[in-house]
Amino acid sequence: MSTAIIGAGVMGETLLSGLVRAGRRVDQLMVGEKRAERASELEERYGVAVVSNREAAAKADTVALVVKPQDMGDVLEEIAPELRAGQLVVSLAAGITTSFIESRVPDGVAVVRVMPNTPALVDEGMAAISPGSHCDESHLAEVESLMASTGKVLRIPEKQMDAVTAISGSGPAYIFFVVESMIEAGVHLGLPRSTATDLVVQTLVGSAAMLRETGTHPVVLREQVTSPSGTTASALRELEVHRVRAAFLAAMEAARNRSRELAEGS
Ligand SMILES: NC(=O)C1=CN([C@@H]2O[C@H](COP(=O)(O)OP(=O)(O)OC[C@H]3O[C@@H](n4cnc5c(N)ncnc54)[C@H](OP(=O)(O)O)[C@@H]3O)[C@@H](O)[C@H]2O)C=CC1
Ligand SMILES: O=C(O)[C@@H]1CCC=N1
Repeated sequence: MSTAIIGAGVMGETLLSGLVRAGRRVDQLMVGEKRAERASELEERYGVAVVSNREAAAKADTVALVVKPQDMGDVLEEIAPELRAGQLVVSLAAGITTSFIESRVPDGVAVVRVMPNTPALVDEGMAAISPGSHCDESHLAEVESLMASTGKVLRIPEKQMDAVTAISGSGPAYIFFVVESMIEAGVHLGLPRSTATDLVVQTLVGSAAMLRETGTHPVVLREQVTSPSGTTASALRELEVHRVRAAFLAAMEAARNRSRELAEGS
């Protein structure tokens, strides 16, 4: 089964590199990328063929669309004449619905919507997938295997996609923001930057491993760290005073709302 990736920016390259690491044959992969300089970079780095979007759409069994949501209409208009029944189109774009795509491709083309995230670069991705209206089990299984090469995959109803985008799609950025803030705090408290960075990164990795390996509720894990009248309780009180919990809720609502707006083309 051949796969084309149209739009090889951050997420397109993340998908491409994952497929290569997972052992997909490079001669079964192709990339559609409009910038010549970027195309030669990818050819050199992965040995993958970079072709026109139309050629990619005509030749591949599965066509993954990894352009910005705002470019999706133009790309679909460009490739639709090359698509035919039996092919699978997979969109990784925020906001863009399967019905938006289905209304722009020939009948019989199956569409699956995916929301991945960047930890796929280190095979720790989280991807949610939703079927369009002409999908069968084989299409979902194909996308599951595509995304499982770089992490976990969850099947979800499409109506949850905007919320998923806000939580796991954008999620790594919030975590990096917390890490960055903790490192700055460490420097403020007098630690060398490299020491603060080592401390924060390993604390993050260790905490994530505890969550995954013990399956214990995060509230319980937090309580275990919080000694009576101790340092953690003092810190947590400040986080509540500064309404960090409410800020997270507001941030993720904003991301969910932005995903909905992108569906309307803005
Ligand atoms: N980054 C992330 O963490 C995530 C991104 N996504 C989704 O992935 C998609 C891509 O995002 P991201 O990788 O961050 O964005 P980038 O801007 O890094 O990548 C988009 C790529 O598409 C290329 N492109 C634009 N128009 C065309 C075209 N007509 N034909 C071929 N290639 C084209 C761009 O080239 P050029 O730069 O020359 O314009 C660029 O290389 C978005 O829809 C986003 O919602 C989903 C989940 C997570
Ligand atoms: O910021 C964005 O719009 C994309 C979608 C999810 C993560 N990055």
